[in-house]
Amino acid sequence: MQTALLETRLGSLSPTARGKVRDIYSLNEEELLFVATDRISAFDHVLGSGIPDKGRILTQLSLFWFDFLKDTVRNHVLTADAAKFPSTLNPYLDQLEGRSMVVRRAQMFPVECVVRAYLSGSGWKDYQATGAVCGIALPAGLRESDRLPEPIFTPAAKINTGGHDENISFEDVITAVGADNARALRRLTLEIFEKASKHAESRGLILADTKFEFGTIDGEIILADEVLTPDSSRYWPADAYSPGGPQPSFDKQYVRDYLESIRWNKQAPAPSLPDEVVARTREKYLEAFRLITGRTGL
Ligand SMILES: CCOC(=O)Cn1cc(-c2ncnc(N)c2C#N)cn1
Repeated sequence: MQTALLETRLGSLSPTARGKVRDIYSLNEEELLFVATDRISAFDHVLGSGIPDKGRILTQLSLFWFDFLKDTVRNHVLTADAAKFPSTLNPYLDQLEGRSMVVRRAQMFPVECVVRAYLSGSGWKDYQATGAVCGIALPAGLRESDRLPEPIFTPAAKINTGGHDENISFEDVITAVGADNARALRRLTLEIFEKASKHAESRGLILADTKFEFGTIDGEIILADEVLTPDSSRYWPADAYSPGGPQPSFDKQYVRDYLESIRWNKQAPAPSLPDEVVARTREKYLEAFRLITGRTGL
């Protein structure tokens, strides 16, 4: 079993932002280094084992989608070619190759731009409690994982503590970023989702929901962060779709089943995973990459 890269060690460079599975380093005034590790989180906990190549696979998926969407929205990527990285990173290219990109520093909007075409996760919880999601009333009688009449923009406030983001209303987005930006973020989010979900559907995948992060560079709204990866999206195998309950996660179902099989107490330290679960999960990430991009190799 290959070894998973759980964190990068870049000498004197220390991360300016560390997410559950990704780290951001400040290179200079204009540029950031965006690194995807092989860490995997489940039930909001980073697990004791990594998935070899996960970071590389998800980085290549984001790059595929940035290119797929380039006629719809500009993005923050400067280069993902390690040969073009600043020479100060030369000693670390073995850790960075294929799993990192140099991006333009943007003024990020403090809004997680979530879009949902199916009722799942926090959307399902909010619907059960109020009959609405982010203030958007939905038809009565919907079941968990039901397809919605149309995709809805269901933003969330960024909670930096790494906990659950809090669903907010469109009015809250207007308060946070102004009416023009709020409308632009909603329009872009829905437009990008429409194109991406059609592509996913053509590849046998349901894109149930996803989260985008936008910023501005020189006053223009750009798409940033990771894009349409299994970490930022719910992908379901279309041929197994069965509304009325939770759907199998395309990539994390083996992990979830294992954690449930050992009755993991979520207050306890996150367990490591058996080699078999790691290997099968790695295969699922590779399968998602092959299906979405149509490419066989990374
Ligand atoms: C460690 C994980 O970081 C995040 O999840 C979200 N995040 C994005 C930025 C950012 N900040 C300026 N410019 C950018 N281009 C980006 C991007 N992407 C900061 N945190």
